[in-house]
Amino acid sequence: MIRRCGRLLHKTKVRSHCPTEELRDFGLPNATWNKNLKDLYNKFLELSKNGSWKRIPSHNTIAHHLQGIGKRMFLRNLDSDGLGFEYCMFYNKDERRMVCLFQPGPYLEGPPGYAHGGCIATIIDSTAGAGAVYTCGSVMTANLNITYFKPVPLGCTLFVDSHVDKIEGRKVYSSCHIQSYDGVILHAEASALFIKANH
Ligand SMILES: CCCCC/C=C\C/C=C\C/C=C\C/C=C\CCCC(=O)SCCNC(=O)CCNC(=O)[C@H](O)C(C)(C)COP(=O)(O)OP(=O)(O)OC[C@H]1O[C@@H](n2cnc3c(N)ncnc32)[C@H](O)[C@@H]1OP(=O)(O)O
Repeated sequence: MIRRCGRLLHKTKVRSHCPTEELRDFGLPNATWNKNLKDLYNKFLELSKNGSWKRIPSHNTIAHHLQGIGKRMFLRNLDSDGLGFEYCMFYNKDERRMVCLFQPGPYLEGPPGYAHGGCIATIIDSTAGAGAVYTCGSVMTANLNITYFKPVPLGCTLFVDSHVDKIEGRKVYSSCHIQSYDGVILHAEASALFIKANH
C-alpha cells in the first residue's frame, strides 16, 4: 500500500485521481495521434475560428469540469497515451452537434485487430452524452441503441457525429453516426435517450 494525496492506494494498476495533479487537457494532440486524426483536428480548429465550433477540453476526471473530487473517467483511465481512447471533441451550439475525433488504441481490441463493440458504445455514449450535457445540462443515459455495420480497425481515425434531435421535458433524444475519418465507411449508427437531472 502507498499513501498518495491522502488516500491509501493498492500498488496495482488501479490509481485514484489526485486533485493536486497537474491539470492536463487530453483533448490536445500528442505524439501517438496519426495523421488523419491530426488533419481532422486541424480542420475543426479552423472551423472554430469564427466561433461556430468550440473545442471541448478533456481532463481525466469530470471533477475538473464540475466542482468536487472525482475518480478517473473511464475514457481517460490509462496512464500512457495512445493505448486506449485517444480522442477530442468539438461542439456546435447552433446545430446542437457534438463531434468526436477518435483513434481506438490497441487495448480496445475485441475481434483480433478490431475495436471491441463496447468501446464503440462508450465513445457514442460519451459523444452524444456530452452533446446533451452541453445543450441542456447534466444528463444520465437511459437508453442507447446501436447498429454495427462494419468493424473498426484498431488505430484508425473515426469521425463520431452526434446530434440532439428533440427535447421533450426532461427527455433528450439524440442520434449518432460513426464514420471513417473521410466519411467513406459508415461503421455504426445509434439513437440515445438521455434524461436531464431532476433538479
Ligand atoms: C454525468 C454528466 C455530468 C455533467 C458533466 C458536465 C461536463 C462534462 C463534460 C463532458 C461530458 C462527459 C461525459 C458525457 C456525459 C454523459 C455520458 C455518460 C453517461 C453515463 O454513462 S450515465 C450512466 C449509465 N446510466 C445510468 O446509470 C442510468 C440509470 N438510470 C437512472 O438513473 C434513472 O432511471 C434515470 C435518471 C435515467 C431516470 O430516472 P428518474 O427517476 O430521474 O426519472 P423517471 O424514471 O421519472 O423518468 C423520467 C422520464 O423519462 C422516461 N424514461 C426514463 N427511462 C427511460 C427509458 N429507459 N426509456 C424510455 N423512457 C424512459 C420516463 O418514462 C419518464 O417519462 P415521463 O416524464 O413522460 O413519464
